[in-house]
Amino acid sequence: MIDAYTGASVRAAEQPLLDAGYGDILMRRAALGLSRVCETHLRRANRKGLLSGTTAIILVGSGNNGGDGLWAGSFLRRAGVMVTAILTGSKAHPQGLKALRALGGSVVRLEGQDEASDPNAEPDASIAGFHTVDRGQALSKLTSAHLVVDAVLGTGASGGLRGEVAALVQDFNAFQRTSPTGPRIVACDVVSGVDADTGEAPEPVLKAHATVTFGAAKVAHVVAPGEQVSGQLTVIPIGIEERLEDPSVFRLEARDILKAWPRPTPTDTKYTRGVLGVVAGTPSYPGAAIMSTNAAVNSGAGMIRFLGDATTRGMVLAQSPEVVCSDDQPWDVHVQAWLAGPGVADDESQSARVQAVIESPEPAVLDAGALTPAAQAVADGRLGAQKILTPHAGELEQVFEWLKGFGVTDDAPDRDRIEAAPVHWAREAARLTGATVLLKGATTIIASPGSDEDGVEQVCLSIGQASPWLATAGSGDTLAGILGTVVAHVAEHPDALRNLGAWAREDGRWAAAAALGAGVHALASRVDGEGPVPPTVLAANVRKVLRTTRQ
Ligand SMILES: NC(=O)C1=CN([C@@H]2O[C@H](COP(=O)(O)OP(=O)(O)OC[C@H]3O[C@@H](n4cnc5c(N)ncnc54)[C@H](O)[C@@H]3O)[C@@H](O)[C@H]2O)[C@@H](O)CC1
Ligand SMILES: [K+]
Repeated sequence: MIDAYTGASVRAAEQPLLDAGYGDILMRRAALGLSRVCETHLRRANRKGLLSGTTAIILVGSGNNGGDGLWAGSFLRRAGVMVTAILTGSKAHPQGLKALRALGGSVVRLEGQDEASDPNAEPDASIAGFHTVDRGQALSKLTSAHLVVDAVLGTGASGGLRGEVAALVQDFNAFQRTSPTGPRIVACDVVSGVDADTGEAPEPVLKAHATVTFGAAKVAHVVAPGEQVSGQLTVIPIGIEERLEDPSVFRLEARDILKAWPRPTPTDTKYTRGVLGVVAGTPSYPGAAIMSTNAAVNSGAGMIRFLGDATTRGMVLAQSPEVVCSDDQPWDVHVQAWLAGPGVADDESQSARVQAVIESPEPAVLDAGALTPAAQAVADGRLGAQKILTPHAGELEQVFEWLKGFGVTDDAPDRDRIEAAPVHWAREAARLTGATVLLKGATTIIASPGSDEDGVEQVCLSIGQASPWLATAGSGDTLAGILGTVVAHVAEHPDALRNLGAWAREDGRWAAAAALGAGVHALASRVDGEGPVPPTVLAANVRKVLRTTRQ
């Protein structure tokens, strides 16, 4: 599990050490870790694996992130690397600058540099004497280097890259598109311009092969879109780790997911494992019912009860004879949890069942056709953490529109805004609806509602590494079936996931269950390597993921 923090939490952990005068030591520890990762990349760039003869450019901003870069440059110099720092702000970290120069590193200033918003800012006296390079010259330094260290902005950034350095990055990215064999890019702490707390990545950014961060992962490293530009993450301990409190986002990794996935014990029966009720599909869209029930069967549900019309029931049974099918109403059957909504559209009887599930006290995964009625139900009160909404960004836009219509919020973001800051909007949607929200995307974000009134903290989780081949019709129905299975189990065994952490009890257990479901879905997408995973294959892969992995 990766615990990811906001910049403010990391700063709070650092503060006592800074107050005690250990700032320089922290920075040098950070820079040493950064230089070690850079060395690994540089050795790969040299056929003989040597560092001498390799070249590194450090893009340096005016704050401590630039200081880390300068110190790392000095360590690389000591190891024989030819290092040039390009200063992009109107000042530079004095000790870092001194250290790099003392070891023979070159330093130049980017012409037209603009400190923050002032393009005419005069360079600080300490750097005014350095030779300047224009953007074209800087670009040719970057493109001919073996390695570029991005140390322009870190956790102290406000907004994205601006001015001349933004234009330089834009030019570099254009060059990369035509010549993909450019230098390795290593980001210092965070990719410059990416918001460490939300993962927002305003263009342009220098997409990194690797990011080296200090003390702890930041939220931007585990949520889209920041994660997608960060490359491989290394966390360097700098001595603040014991002081960190309250991670903002938990990233569950394969090991955590497989260890926590609930497994039956010898005394379990099909009922104690959790009975899942499914309201999905209609005569016009029967596929969703087939795929979601098939996924639940392959995820190991104790028992599945499917409610629907005769045609769809016949198809469900043909695919999965294990499923108990009827045309009952939700209030007539006893289940531990519901899955409602896949493939439900323009059908009165199935829509009525969906509505009954939303109004029932039982836990429920509310997907696709259940999302709009769920959003409408918020007008009558909060849904409850045991209701799990599973929108993608487009569906969440619709949910927000309903919430705005009911006066629950003034701000209804569109799809683009949601995709730019999914962790923010998933949290917001959970807070406003009172439900657990699983937002699908490049990384899947799961947020519990929390409650300021009752002093319940909001839990936020992230799941990554799903194959892009999952972007195919029916993959959401498969996810829904997996989610329903684990939610039914947790409904019967409230403490089943407690080993994940104290946060996985009470309301947080629904977020934990949803994260496990999304995690198994992601693992199933890659179990046989990278390639097409149609839903039937995906469902069968779930069984492989759960069966072949040792505890
Ligand atoms: N505080 C500490 O003890 C440690 C901090 N560390 C480093 O310090 C970094 C944070 O340093 P800072 O707080 O100095 O902040 P940054 O170095 O991230 O940036 C702050 C500077 O950039 C300017 N700036 C902000 N937004 C800008 C924008 N959009 N365009 C242009 N200029 C902009 C500000 O005016 C300020 O001069 C971390 O990311 C990490 O790399 C590490 O050395 C570890 C120890
Ligand atoms: K950076």
